[in-house]
Amino acid sequence: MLITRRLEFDAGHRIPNHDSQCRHLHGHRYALEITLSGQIIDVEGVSEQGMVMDFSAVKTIANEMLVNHWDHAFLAYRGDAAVVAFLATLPGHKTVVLDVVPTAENLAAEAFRVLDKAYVDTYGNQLRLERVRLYETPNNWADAVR
Ligand SMILES: Nc1nc2c(c(=O)[nH]1)N=C([C@H](O)[C@H](O)COP(=O)(O)OP(=O)(O)OP(=O)(O)O)CN2
Ligand SMILES: [Zn+2]
Repeated sequence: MLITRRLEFDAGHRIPNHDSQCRHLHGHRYALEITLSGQIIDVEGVSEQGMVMDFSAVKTIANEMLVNHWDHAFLAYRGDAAVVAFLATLPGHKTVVLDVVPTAENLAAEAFRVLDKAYVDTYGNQLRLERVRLYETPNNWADAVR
């Protein structure tokens, strides 16, 4: 069985070497779809009976591990020295410095890497992360899969 939880967040980025307007500082309303696989929990009387994982627990973990860190942050490539240096001059600015260019593909891969450690099987139902889909715009997305 597969279940998917969608979350949305806002973040800034730029793709410094891209041959288009994407090289300018700008932002997106990103959407993250987290797909988990597992057996349906059949433990009589527990809160999660009939579920693979409680959707609210999927959200809580995603927020704690990832979304709260990226929401309203500027996602900057470590190699984008001018932007990293500039943002460091803004007191208290929320900047996430990444080792990769913040494309949809790289953000999806990073989200998968972070979240894969976070979803653990507590009911013996083989719970595991299967896919992270990261929408940069409603028309453009990337899938990181196992
Ligand atoms: N494979 C990828 N291609 C592009 C990425 C990416 O992450 N992976 N990112 C960008 C830019 O970040 C850009 O912001 C994308 O948004 P937008 O300019 O709105 O994209 P489109 O022009 O394709 O959107 P429309 O739906 O046509 O308005 C560029 N490419
Ligand atoms: Zn963009």
